[in-house]
Amino acid sequence: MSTENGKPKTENPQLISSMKQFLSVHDVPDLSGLVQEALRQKQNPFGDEHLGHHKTIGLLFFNSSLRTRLSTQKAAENLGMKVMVMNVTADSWGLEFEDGAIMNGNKAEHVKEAAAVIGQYCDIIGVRSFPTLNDREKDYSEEVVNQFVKYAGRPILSLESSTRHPLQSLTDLVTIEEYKTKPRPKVVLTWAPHVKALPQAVPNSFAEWMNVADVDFVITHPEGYELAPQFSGNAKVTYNQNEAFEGADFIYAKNWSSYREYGKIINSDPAWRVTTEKMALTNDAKFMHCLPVRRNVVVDDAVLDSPNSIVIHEAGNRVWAAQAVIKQMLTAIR
Ligand SMILES: NCCC[C@H](NC(=O)CCC(=O)O)C(=O)O
Ligand SMILES: NC(=O)OP(=O)(O)O
Repeated sequence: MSTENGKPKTENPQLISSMKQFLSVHDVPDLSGLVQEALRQKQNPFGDEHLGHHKTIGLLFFNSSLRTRLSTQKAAENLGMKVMVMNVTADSWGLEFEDGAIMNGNKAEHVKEAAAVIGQYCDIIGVRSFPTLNDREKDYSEEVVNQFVKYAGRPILSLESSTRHPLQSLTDLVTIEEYKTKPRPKVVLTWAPHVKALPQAVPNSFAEWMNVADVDFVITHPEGYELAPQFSGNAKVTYNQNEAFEGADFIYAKNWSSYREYGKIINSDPAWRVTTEKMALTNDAKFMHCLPVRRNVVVDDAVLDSPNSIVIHEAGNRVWAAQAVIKQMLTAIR
């Protein structure tokens, strides 16, 4: 834990570091301090209501959302902010992101103007933008979010970008903190089958956060589903799902498409589904998933409906994670 004036930052809420943006774990100056802040917000949801007085957050969605949209709005309102939500793809003009584009197609407005204008109305801007899953270089350059950073002139909050979902990962860490029964629990990220090609953002981000948290972290997936090395880092990786499940305290299931054969489904073996039999190999593990989840494709009803499933509690924690992050962003612009 980092210190300020020789004291742990978590001892005094006033000493929690502010954040100018929240795009990844690298923006967090004090990880355990942020987790404790989320737990404090949960205990006292309206204690910082004054912080957001006369401040506006804009939440921009280029893709669908249930949890992120509602929990981030609630979090901002708990902090006294005004909230503007826009489903950009459906409700605004088609946006051009390419520099120097001759805009004679169907895109009516360049992000240079759109982001700058939104910056005139908002003090903090949240952006959700999924990857193309066609162009790896473009997706991993985080073109959309980075152009908002460049042109909005306001702090940017990731609501899930092409390669990361940091509000989800913070929530997951807070949830593990609440449920762990030992100082260093075994946390397993397991790939599971799916009918659609999905982004790597959730597993990338989860790995990035678990690699810096105090947990014994293991990733299991079929061959060819290796995450980008900058995200898997030093995590233990195994192709043997049963071996990974042995002694696990938390099972975090998620499908993702291949990074190597970019955006492709290269395995749909139902044997990777999370079942009661596999959960029996664990140390009575809690089952986690970011949601939405495809029942009986990713995980069996029997697991999702069991007392060991904490997915609803996990989704509830999205509010407190967002509240901790927005609080620290507000602190930075006061
Ligand atoms: N925000 C949480 C996950 C969002 C997205 N899931 C999805 O698109 C599921 C769609 C489906 O099941 O049809 C993902 O995996 O990144
Ligand atoms: N977990 C999550 O981000 O859910 P939504 O996609 O519904 O926001």
